[in-house]
Amino acid sequence: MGELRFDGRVVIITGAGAGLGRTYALLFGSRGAKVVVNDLGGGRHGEGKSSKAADDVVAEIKRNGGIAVADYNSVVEGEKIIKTALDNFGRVDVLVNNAGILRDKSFPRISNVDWDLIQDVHLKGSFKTTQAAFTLFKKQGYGRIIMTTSNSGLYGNFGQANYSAAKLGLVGLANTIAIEGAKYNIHCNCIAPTAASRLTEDILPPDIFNELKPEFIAPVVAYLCHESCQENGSVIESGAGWAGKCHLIRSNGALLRSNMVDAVTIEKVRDSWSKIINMENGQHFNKPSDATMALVSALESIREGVKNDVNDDDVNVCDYTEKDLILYALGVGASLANESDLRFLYENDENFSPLPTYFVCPALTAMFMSKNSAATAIPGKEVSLEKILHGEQYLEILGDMKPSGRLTTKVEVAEVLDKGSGALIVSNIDSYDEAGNLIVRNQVASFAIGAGNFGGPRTGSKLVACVSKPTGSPDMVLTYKTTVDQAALYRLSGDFNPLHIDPNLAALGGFEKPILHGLCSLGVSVRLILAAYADSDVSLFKAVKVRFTKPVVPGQTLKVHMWRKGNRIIFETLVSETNATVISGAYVDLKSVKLSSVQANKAAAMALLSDAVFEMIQSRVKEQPEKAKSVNAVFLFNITKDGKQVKQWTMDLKNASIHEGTPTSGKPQTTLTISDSDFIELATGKLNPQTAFMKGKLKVAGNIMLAQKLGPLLKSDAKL
Ligand SMILES: CCCCCCC[C@@H](O)CC(=O)SCCNC(=O)CCNC(=O)[C@H](O)C(C)(C)COP(=O)(O)OP(=O)(O)OC[C@H]1O[C@@H](n2cnc3c(N)ncnc32)[C@H](O)[C@@H]1OP(=O)(O)O
Repeated sequence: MGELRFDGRVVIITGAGAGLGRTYALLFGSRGAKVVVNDLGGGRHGEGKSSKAADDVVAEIKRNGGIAVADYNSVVEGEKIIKTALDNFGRVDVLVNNAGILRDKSFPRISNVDWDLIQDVHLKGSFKTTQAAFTLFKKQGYGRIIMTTSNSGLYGNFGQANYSAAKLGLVGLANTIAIEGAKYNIHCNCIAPTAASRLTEDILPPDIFNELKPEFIAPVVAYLCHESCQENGSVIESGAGWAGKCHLIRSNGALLRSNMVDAVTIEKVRDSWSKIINMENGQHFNKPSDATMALVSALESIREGVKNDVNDDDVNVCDYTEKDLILYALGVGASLANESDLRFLYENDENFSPLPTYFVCPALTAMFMSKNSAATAIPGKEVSLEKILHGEQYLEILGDMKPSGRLTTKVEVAEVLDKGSGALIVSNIDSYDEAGNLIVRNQVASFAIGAGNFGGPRTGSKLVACVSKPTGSPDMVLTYKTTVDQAALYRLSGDFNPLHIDPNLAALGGFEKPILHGLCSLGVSVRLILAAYADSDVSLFKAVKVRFTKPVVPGQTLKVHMWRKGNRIIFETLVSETNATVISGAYVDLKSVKLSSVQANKAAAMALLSDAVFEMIQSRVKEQPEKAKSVNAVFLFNITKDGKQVKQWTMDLKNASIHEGTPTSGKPQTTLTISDSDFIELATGKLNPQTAFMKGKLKVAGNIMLAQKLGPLLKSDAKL
C-alpha cells in the first residue's frame, strides 16, 4: 500500500485562499495534482475582492515544486472556474466545493440580503460549479466531488439559520448527485469539518481553536477524492484528528392502523408516539426506494392484519440474531464441555439451532415494554419491579424456530387473581414472524408480592395447569451447577429486572442476595431434559410448563428429576445444596422421544447413580451425627471415569455437611479415589467399602485410619 498520489489529476478547490481550502490546495499540490486555487479574496462576510489570497497559495504550491493556477471568479459563476481549469490544464478530475461566508444573525433578524447571500455562495455556488464539472466528469467517466456541509446544518446552531439551511441543502444536493453520478464513476461526498479558520477564529475558545488544525482534516478530504476511494453519498464529520461517518437514521416506527379498514386517528398517533420516536434498531436508507420498500412492507403487515385488533401499546417488534441465541445458550449453561451443545454455541455448526426456551425472551421484553404489564395490571396499585416474582411459565412453539428474524409480540393480560399474599397476573403473549404466522405462545404468571387482598377472584380459568409429579424415584436425574455470575450473564438476554443483580434492590424485595431469573432455571432444566430425552434435537420440543416455587441463588446447583410418561417428561428441579424444590408441577411435551446416544445415556445413568449415592451419604451422616463427629475430619472424594476425574465431593464430618467440589477452606485430611463403576457397586450395596479399600478399588491418600473409620459410615443397604 504505497503513497496515495494525484499525478495527472486536475483538482479545483474553491475558497482556497486561506483556512481549510488553502490546506487542501497545498496537500493536493504536494501529491502531484495540478491545482486550481479559486478565491475571490473577499472578507468572511462576503465583502470586498482581492487576488492576493489565491496568488499567495499558488506561489506557495509552486515554491514546493507543485503545479497550480489562480482563479478569482465567484462560485456563483462556477462555469468560469471550470473554464480556468480547462484553459490551463485541459481537464478536471476533482472538485472541492469549499468556498463559504457567514452572515450570522438570530433568526428574526435575518434580512433578505443575509439569506440570499448565504444561499448564493454555499448552495447556488456549489450547484453552479458542480454542474459545470459534472458534464465533463460524465464524458470522461470519472470525477470526485466534495460538498462542504457543517455541524450547524446537521444539528442546527443558534444564530445560523441561513447558514444551517444552506449547509443541510448541500447534503441533499450531494445525496442526489451521488445517485446520478454513480454509474459514471462520479462520487460525491460531504465533509463536515470542525476547523480553525477565518470563519471560526473568534467563535471558538483558543485552547480548542489551536487543536482544530486544517491539516488534520485535509487528508480526509484528499482520501475521499482519490480514485481508490469507493465512498459515495456519505457525510464525513472530521476535526482535531478524528473522522467519522454521519448517517440519517429512521426509527422502526409504528403501524397506525391494524388492518386495511381502520382509520388513522390523532389519538392513535399520540398512543403510538413512544414507538414512533424509539430509535432503538433504527435503520439508514441509501436511496429513497429503500424507504419506499420499508413502507410497502408496513403496508403488507397492515393488509395481513398481523396485529389485528391490537392496541399498539401492547405490541413489541424485536429482531434477533444468531448472536442473541448464543448469548442465551451461554446464559442457561450450554457449554463446549458437552459435545452436543456446540449446536447452540456455534453459528456455523451444521446443526446450529436455537434452544426453544430462547423464545421466552421476546415475551419478557414485550412485557417490560407493555403498558398493561404486571406492574400496572392491578387497579389502583402500581407494583415495583423487585416485588414481582415469576410465578409460572408456559411456552409453546408453533412455528419454525429460525436462527434469526423479526418477531412481533403482542401482550394481553388474561386475568388477575387475588392470592391473598400476592396478586397473580396472568399474561398471554403471542409472537408472530414477519409473514404474520403465530410462532410462539407464552403465558407468564407474575406473582406481585404484597399486592393481594384487593377483592379479586382467587381462581380463574386462563392459567395453563401444572401437573402432579409421579410417585417413585425419577427415571433420570441431571444436575447443573450455576455460577455466581449466572444471573449477570442471563440478564443480557433481555430480562434486566434489577432484582437479579442489584443487592440493594434485591434487599428491597426482601431477598438476602440477588436471585436467579426463574426463566434461567427453566432454560437450564429444559436443556438437560432435551439432552436426556431428545438427544438435544430441539425440533422435537413442543411445550413446557413450570411453577417457580422457591427462589434460586446464583452459584447453587440445579438438580432436575425427570419422569417419562410417553412423550411427556414430567420434572421437578431442586437445589442440591438445600434440597429445596424450586420448580414444581412441571412438564416438557416432546413430539417424540429420542434417547440420547449410548454415551450420553451412560453419562446420565452415572449422574443418576452418583446423585443417589450423594443423597445416601448425606442421609447417613445425618443419621449418625455422633459417629460422624467422632471421626472429625474432612474427606475429599474423587470419582473417576476412564482414569479421568468426573466429580468431586467434600464431606466435612464435624459439621455434618457435604457439598460438591473441593473443601472451601483448608486441605482435606483424606482423599478417596474410586472409579465410577466401583462407585455404583458401592452405592448399590454390592461392594463393601472395607472390601473396596482392601482390594485397592478405593484408593486412599492421607490419613488411612480415618478412611477406615469412614467405611462403616458408608455402609448402606440403600436400594437405587
Ligand atoms: C413487567 C414485569 C414482568 C415480570 C416477569 C418476571 C420478571 C423476572 O425478572 C422475575 C423473576 O425471575 S423472579 C425469580 C423466579 N421466581 C421465584 O423465585 C419465585 C419463587 N416462588 C416463591 O417464592 C413463592 O411461590 C411465592 C412468593 C411466589 C408465593 O409464595 P407464598 O406467598 O408463600 O404463597 P403460598 O402461600 O404458597 O400460596 C398462596 C397462593 O398463591 C399460589 N401460588 C404460590 N406460589 C405460586 C407461584 N409460584 N405461581 C403461581 N401461584 C402461586 C398458591 O397456589 C396459592 O393459591 P391457591 O390457594 O389458590 O392455590
